[in-house]
Amino acid sequence: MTRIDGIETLIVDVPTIRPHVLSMATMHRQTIVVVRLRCSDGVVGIGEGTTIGGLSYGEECPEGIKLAIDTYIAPVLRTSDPTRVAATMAQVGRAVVGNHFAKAAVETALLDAMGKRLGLPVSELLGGRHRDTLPVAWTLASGNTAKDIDEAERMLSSRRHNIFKLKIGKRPVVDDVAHVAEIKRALGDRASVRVDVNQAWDEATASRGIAMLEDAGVDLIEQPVARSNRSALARLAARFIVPIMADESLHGPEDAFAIASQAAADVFAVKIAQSGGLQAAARVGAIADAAGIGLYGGTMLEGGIGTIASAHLFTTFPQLAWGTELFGPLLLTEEILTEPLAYGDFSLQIPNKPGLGIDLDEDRIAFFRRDGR
Ligand SMILES: O=C(O)C[C@H]1C=CC(=O)O1
Ligand SMILES: [Mn+2]
Repeated sequence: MTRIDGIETLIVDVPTIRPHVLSMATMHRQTIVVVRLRCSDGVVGIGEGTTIGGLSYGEECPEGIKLAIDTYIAPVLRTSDPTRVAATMAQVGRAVVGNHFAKAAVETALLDAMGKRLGLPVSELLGGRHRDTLPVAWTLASGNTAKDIDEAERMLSSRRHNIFKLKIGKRPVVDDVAHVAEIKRALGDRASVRVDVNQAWDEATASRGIAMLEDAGVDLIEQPVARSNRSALARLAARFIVPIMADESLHGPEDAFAIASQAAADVFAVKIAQSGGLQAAARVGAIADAAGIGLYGGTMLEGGIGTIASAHLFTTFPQLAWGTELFGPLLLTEEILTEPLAYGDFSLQIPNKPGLGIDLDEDRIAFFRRDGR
């Protein structure tokens, strides 16, 4: 039987190109947990566990992801057969409750290894791709309207992005709406403008805010109210024409089914980590399809590993009406891959090589790893 001989996790801190202002946190760096699995057949798989703003976005943080893998998942992996990815993840699931980000990082490494072993891209292990490129949105979140417009103009003229997501919810609703409306006015029909409230509003504020954002020409409203308030999401989705997208409300197939049953969203932001892994995220996509809910490829602002893993999955979605936001590596000052991901023409190119199709720059990793080894 093939075994996993080496399980390594390391925390890497990389600065962001500018402050990234969200309703719950302002990021100055991103912290990536890199997972490396060495198998007895000589194959090495890599994965990534990354979240936003320590513990301010969700229940998992980088230090906790590392601890969950080192202390609780690694012993399970040491008894498992890495050539049986689904069975191995089921074994992990029986031993560890929750901890979706840690599980997604490990499953990514298993799939990378399996793809390399079989000579197939991860997208093919997940059912096969429908496309080789994905549209990629950019998030304007400098905290300043003029700077955001400048940034959007640069993205448009370099043909890197023409879909923009604006982070709001931190300031009074009228100020946020004025900020969004000014950006939409400046960009006009040249770009799609969307907002992410990151749960910051109560239902009454959301009703007021969304009505004004609809008038301003916003195309999509992401997670306007608290994650647990599915009934409010459902009422907002019924009330407004502008589509409502679920993000933080969506932590895997069970949430997807509940939201679809309640008609609580028009669009799902699918995230591999929040879903509990690539296979779980694929099931979220399938539920959306069955329910006639649109799909959007979400991000936790992962580095190159998590970003390309997400991309492999998103290429397998038959419909991806709202594109993706897989720009994570572009928000970082440093490249941790030997070859950067290929962005251009408003999209991301997905490698056709075995596994994830990427390699880590070991010198950069050694330089940025937190323990300085
Ligand atoms: O969607 C989120 O809530 C998280 C994230 C995705 C893009 C971005 O700027 O932040
Ligand atoms: Mn979001």
